[in-house]
Amino acid sequence: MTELSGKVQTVLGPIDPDQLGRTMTHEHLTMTFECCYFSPSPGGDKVPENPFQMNHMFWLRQNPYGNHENLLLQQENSAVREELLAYKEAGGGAIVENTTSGIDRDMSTLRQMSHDTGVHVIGGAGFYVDSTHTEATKGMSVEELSDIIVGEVLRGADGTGIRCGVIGEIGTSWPITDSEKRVLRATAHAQAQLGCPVIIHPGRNPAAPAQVVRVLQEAGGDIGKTVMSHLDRTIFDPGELLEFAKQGCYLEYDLFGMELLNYPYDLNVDMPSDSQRVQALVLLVKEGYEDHIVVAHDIHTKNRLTKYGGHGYSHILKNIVPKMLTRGFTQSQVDKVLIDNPKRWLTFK
Ligand SMILES: CC(=O)NCCS(=O)(=O)O
Repeated sequence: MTELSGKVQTVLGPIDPDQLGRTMTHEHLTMTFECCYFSPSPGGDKVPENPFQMNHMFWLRQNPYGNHENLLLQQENSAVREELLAYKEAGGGAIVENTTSGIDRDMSTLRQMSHDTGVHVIGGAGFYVDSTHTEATKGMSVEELSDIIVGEVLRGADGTGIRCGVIGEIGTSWPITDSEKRVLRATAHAQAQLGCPVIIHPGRNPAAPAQVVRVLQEAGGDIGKTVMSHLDRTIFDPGELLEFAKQGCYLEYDLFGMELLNYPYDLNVDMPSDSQRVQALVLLVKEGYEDHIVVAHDIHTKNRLTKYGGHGYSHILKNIVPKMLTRGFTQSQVDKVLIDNPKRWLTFK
């Protein structure tokens, strides 16, 4: 227990959880995804020199990781600020900003954006995937890593004094590397000390989420206060999904708005459409998991901003919620997904 007990910690300071309102649990407002550049397949269309034009928008949607400039979300602060105002207008209250060390976390910009727009922003502590770990990070013990994470929550991140309200997204690959295992154990130790929420980026394999849970559990983590992200590109078989759901963590569908034919990081993956994402949520509700679902768009490339013809941060509120209602969700179940579940997860014990 800390002085944060019963509170949610935003970049503007601790707040009463009831102030959050509708919350996207996995977004990025400013970051770089350069670590994950992926050359477009040679057989495809010729790579456009400047894809940020109307006639190239479809190419960019299909190849979001095949253009360096598209990965520099941090160049779009003023567009993102406008998007946040639109999100508020659409009924949004809060956003969990999952940018951790390795992908250019910028706490000062997050604080400024929250101050300018009135949207509550919760910043993320910890480390992204192994390929972004520095040599120094790779050389640290679990205790040293845990001290850094605890410091980012209690004293502030990157020398700004602005405090994180969640640990994550903690990046893991498939298979999980040694350095990532140490970060996971450090995350569990920090969570046990702070009673805080944790959010995980699993590797791209259906077995990855359960393996992460095992590592966290063995190190004393609180799985009931942990979100497993990106399930929409990780577990496809309904039986496997329900088996994983038994672990008791929050189940996050967070790539809403992202519809592409070939998922470059694993060509065996058929990225679901938004309609298929809603079908997965319907299944989870039917099986009794309505208290464990959270959703988001995980915007991490420029082309997904409305400025570039993308769906923006309000897509779920404007388009997915009506779809959920036509597919059998009650309003109270929608409110659980958007308000109650994020609030319970984000409140420090
Ligand atoms: C920022 C981030 O990690 N997004 C997830 C991209 S992925 O392709 O679903 O792994």
